[in-house]
Amino acid sequence: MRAHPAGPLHGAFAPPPSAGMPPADLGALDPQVWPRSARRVDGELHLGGKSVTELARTHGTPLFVLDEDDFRSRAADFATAFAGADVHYASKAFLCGQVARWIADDGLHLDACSGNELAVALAAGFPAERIALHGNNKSLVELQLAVDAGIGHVVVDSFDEIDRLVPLAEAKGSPVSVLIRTTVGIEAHTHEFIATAHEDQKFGFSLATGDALTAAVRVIREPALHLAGLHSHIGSQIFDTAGFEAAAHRVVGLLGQVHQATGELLEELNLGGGFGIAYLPDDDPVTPDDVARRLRTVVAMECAALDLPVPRLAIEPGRAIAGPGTVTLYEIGTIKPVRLGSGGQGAPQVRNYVSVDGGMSDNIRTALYDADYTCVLANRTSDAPPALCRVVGKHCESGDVLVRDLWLPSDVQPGDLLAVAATGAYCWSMASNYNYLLKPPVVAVRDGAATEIVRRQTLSDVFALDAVLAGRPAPSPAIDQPAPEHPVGARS
Ligand SMILES: Cc1ncc(COP(=O)(O)O)c(C=O)c1O
Ligand SMILES: N[C@@H](CCCC[NH3+])C(=O)O
Repeated sequence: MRAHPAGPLHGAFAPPPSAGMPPADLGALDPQVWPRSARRVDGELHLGGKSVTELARTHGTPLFVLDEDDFRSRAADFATAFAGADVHYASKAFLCGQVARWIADDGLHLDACSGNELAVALAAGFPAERIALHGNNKSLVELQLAVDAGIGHVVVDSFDEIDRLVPLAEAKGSPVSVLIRTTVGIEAHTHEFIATAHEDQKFGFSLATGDALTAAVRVIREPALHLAGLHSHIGSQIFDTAGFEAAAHRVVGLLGQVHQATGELLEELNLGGGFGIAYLPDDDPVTPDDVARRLRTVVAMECAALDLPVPRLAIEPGRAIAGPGTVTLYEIGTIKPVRLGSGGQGAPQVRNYVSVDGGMSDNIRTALYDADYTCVLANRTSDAPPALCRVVGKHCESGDVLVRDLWLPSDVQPGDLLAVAATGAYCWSMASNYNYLLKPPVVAVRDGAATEIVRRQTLSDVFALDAVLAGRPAPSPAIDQPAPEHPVGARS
C-alpha cells in the first residue's frame, strides 16, 4: 500500500476521557450496533451478502446501505411483542415508497407527521385506515388530505386544530376519528431537543393545566368528530422504561377523568415511540418484549384501579425499527494530522482529522444532539496500531463532525471506506443540500442482491428548482453523478 505523505497517523495524542481505550479489535462488528447481516469476509465488511467495495463502486459514496431483513425483522419483533395492539411505524425516522410497502405488507400501521409524509405513504399504496396523522401545526390542506383519504386517526394537538378540522369533517358527512395528544409532564432522560413530554414545549395538550381534559370533552361533544382515544409520546432515544410507565400511569388517569366527566369509555391508548437503540457497543436498549410486558402491566393495573376496561394499546417506534439496520458508507478524501501544541506535557498533541465525502448534510445528529456513532474501516482490516481520529465531513463548518473521537488503524488512507453504523433513523430524513451537496441514495441489500430504493439526488434535480438554472445541464456529468473518486486500488 502507498504510504500517506503525512506518514502513519499519530497515536501519541493524549486521548480525552470520552475516547476511552482503543478496542482490542478495531475492525470488530459488535452485533448490538451493526445490522443483523453485517460480516467481515476476507477482512471486508459485507452487508446483506454484498461487499461494501462493490456497493461503493456501483452506487458511489456517501451511500446509505439498508439491510432489508434487519429492518423488517425489527418491525416483526415489535408486532409479535405487541400482538393485539397496533404498532405504528413512525415514518419520520425514514420513509420512502419501498419502506411504506414493507410496513404495509408486514401488517403494521404508520404514523405520518406532515401532509407530505402522508402523501408519500398514500402514493405508495399504504392503506389509509392504518395511518395516523400527527403535527402541532397541521394546515387546512393537510387536514383536508387526511379527511379525504379516510385515514385511521388525526392526532389533534391544539384547540385551533379542532376548529380547523370540524368543518372538514362536517363536509365529509361521517365522523372523523381523533386522538388527543397529551403532555404528561415527564422529563424524559434524553437530549433536551428530543424530549417531548415536559410542560414547556410545543406538543400536545397539558394534563396538568386541564387542557387535555377540556380538549377531550370538546371533541366528544362535537358530532362531526369521534374521540377514539388518547396519545402520549415522551421523547426519543430513551433507554429507561420508567418514563414510559409513568406516562402510561398519567394518561390512564385522564381516561378515568374523561369517563367521569362524560361517561365515555375511550377505546384506544397510544403510548408513542422513543425506544432507544445502541449507537455504541455499551448502549443497552430495552427489547420490544420488555417494553410490551411493562406497558401492558402498568396499563392493566391502572385501569383496574380506576375500574376501567383496558383500552386497545398502540405504540409508535421509529428509530428502533429503522435505525440499526442501516450503515452509511463514506470514502476518505483527506487526512490531516493537526498539531495542537504540546500543552506543556512534552509529546506534541495531534488531532487526526479524517475527512469524508459527506458530512452534516447526510447526518446532522452529531452536530445537533452531540450524538455518538460507531465507525470502522470497512474495505479492509489492518494490524496497524490505533490512532485517535476525528471523522469530519466536507462542509464549510467547523462543527461538521460525524464521529468526534474514533480509534482507527494508523495506516488509513484516502480512498479507504469508512462505515458508520446505525444511521437508518433521522439521517437521510434530516438530510439537507448545504453547500449544494446532494442527498445520497439508499440501497437495500438482501441475500446478496442490492436494490437502489432511493436514487442519488443529482445536480440537475437541484437546478430544476432554480429560476436561472432550470433546464441547464450540470457543467460536467462527473459532478452530476458522483462515482468514487479514488482508484479502486487505493482501497485494497
Ligand atoms: C409522536 C411521535 N411518535 C413517535 C415518534 C418516534 O420516535 P422514535 O423514533 O424515537 O421511536 C416520535 C418522535 O420522537 C414522535 O414525535
Ligand atoms: N430527530 C431526532 C428524533 C426526533 C424524533 C421526532 N420527535 C433524532 O435524530 O434523534
